[in-house]
Amino acid sequence: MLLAIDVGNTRIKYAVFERNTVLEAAFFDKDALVPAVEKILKAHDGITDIVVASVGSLGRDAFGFGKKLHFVTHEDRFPFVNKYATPATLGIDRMVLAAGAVLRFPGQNRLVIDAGTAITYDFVNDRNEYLGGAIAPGIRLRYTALNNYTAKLPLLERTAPQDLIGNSTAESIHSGVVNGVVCEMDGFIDRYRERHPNFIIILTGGDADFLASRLKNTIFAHSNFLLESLNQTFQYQITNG
Ligand SMILES: Nc1ncnc2c1ncn2[C@@H]1O[C@H](COP(=O)(O)OP(=O)(O)O)[C@@H](O)[C@H]1O
Ligand SMILES: CC(C)(COP(=O)(O)O)[C@@H](O)C(=O)NCCC(=O)O
Ligand SMILES: [K+]
Repeated sequence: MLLAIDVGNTRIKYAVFERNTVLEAAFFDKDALVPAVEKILKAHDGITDIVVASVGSLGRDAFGFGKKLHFVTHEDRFPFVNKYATPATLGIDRMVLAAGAVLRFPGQNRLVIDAGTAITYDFVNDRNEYLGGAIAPGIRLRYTALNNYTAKLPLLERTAPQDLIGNSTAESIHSGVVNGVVCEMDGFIDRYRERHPNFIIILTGGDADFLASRLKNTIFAHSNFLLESLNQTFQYQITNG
């Protein structure tokens, strides 16, 4: 039994796996790491291994819980050829997402979009070459930036805009942030399709469920895709050493 932990820049997400079955999945804040993991280990005493993908500030030494620890690093084996020009700076989360896309959807072009703190786009072609993608501000980051860098704009929470044309300050912000992300995402997908006519799209991250129904393009929405990919990558590393 495996505890998979995804440390992002906003939240820590986890899932307990028995092979490919999710026994439990949730999220917690970074400062709640120790009590949260201890509670999970108490609830599932069959957990033998902990696998961690971390882009946040937490390093390997934050995960000493007396279980076998697999802290994913750039030195691990991945099921793709990394064509990134700066492989050592590529986010571990993006590498795990690309690995999951290869293992879960073999033999085709894949675009993974992770709508979290940042919105990341990762493209792996049908020859399992990781080409890279894009990094854009996430939804919450856009609301925060508008409030932080202007004199008068309020800090608002993620809300569905009532209309394309915002008829108030709040509605203008909601339309600018939410419709902006939706148009950007659909625009990116249309541009990728000009270059690669056939590819599948996997949308994940904390804002995936909110965004999925707003996109005109057909996508696979998997809110826990990074955790599932962590589990698949862990199994891949065990079998391929
Ligand atoms: N309870 C919540 N706490 C924080 N962010 C949330 C919450 N519910 C939804 N979100 C959205 O999820 C995003 C964070 O998603 P997540 O994938 O967890 O980020 P990361 O992996 O970068 O930590 C935020 O942009 C926010 O809009
Ligand atoms: C872009 C990211 C901050 C996304 O992290 P997240 O939104 O999941 O918190 C992370 O993938 C990262 O730190 N990347 C390093 C730079 C790169 O991927 O090229
Ligand atoms: K992300």
